[in-house]
Amino acid sequence: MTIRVAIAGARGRMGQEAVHTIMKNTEMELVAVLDYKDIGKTLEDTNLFPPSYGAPIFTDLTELHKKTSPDVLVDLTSPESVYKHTKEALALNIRPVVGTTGFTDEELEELTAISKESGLGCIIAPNFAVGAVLMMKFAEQAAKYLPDIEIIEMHHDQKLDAPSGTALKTANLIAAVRPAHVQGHPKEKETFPGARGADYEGMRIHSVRLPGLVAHQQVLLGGEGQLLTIRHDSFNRGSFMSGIVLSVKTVMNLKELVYGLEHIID
Ligand SMILES: NC(=O)C1=CN([C@@H]2O[C@H](COP(=O)(O)OP(=O)(O)OC[C@H]3O[C@@H](n4cnc5c(N)ncnc54)[C@H](O)[C@@H]3O)[C@@H](O)[C@H]2O)C=CC1
Ligand SMILES: O=C(O)C1=N[C@H](C(=O)O)C[C@H](O)C1
Repeated sequence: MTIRVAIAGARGRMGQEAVHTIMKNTEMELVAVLDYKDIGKTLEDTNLFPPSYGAPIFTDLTELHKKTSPDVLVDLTSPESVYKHTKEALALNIRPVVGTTGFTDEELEELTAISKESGLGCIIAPNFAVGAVLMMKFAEQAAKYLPDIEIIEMHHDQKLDAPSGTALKTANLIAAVRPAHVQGHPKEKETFPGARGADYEGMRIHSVRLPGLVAHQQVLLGGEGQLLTIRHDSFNRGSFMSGIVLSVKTVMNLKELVYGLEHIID
């Protein structure tokens, strides 16, 4: 069976790469896209894609669903709109595969409940790159032995959310195996606000934004006389595409929400 895919955010950095990936995949069909501009046109009219990219562009998901009936919605939009899109997709019986970051814990809980109640699969993956998933899992394992941890995430300067979804997911995985505790000197005082980064149960998260970067993270685990550094780099957005393809295929057989690619890769 061919999987009918729609992409939200198709004109963006990730969206464009995802459009090419789905177009090349013989088990999938790109039936429509959701974005802000060029509504009523097709992808080939945008001058961003080659002729023959005929998927129509919509701005409204209900309308998109009515006209093109996708099985899966891949969301690569913005922290501002992703919660609404995901909730709406579930209500329309479309399985969401979400790469967009910036969910609150409450939003994740609510979407998990909706997905379970409806029995409709959903994947929310803060990072689709297999190397990044391994970096997070290795950090989780190492945290049992070296529980004093700082996370440094580094991204391009157009990123809207901080800390990154990957850094939050990493902290979330580590927090499940590491008792919360204050790190550094108990009387430590910031003489300049923000110097020690964000505080996640005592772990510190630092966000770097610079032109030239794509997506990079290192997890520093310190112990007496030693430092373990676990680092992952995405040098281009091609690094995320195999994770998107795997998620689109997998979500078709899921009956509830899965948060993180670590639950679906072997
Ligand atoms: N999970 C993962 O592996 C990855 C996730 N991301 C995340 O994906 C998201 C997109 O990243 P980029 O492509 O760099 O952003 P971008 O800014 O280049 O692209 C976003 C696109 O979404 C569209 N858009 C925004 N709001 C919309 C709405 N309400 N309806 C329809 N279209 C809308 C914009 O017009 C634009 O075309 C970000 O949240 C980023 O953190 C990025 C890389 C990897
Ligand atoms: O905005 C990005 O670029 C990325 N966002 C995701 C995140 O917030 O972790 C994934 C990846 O790091 C790239």
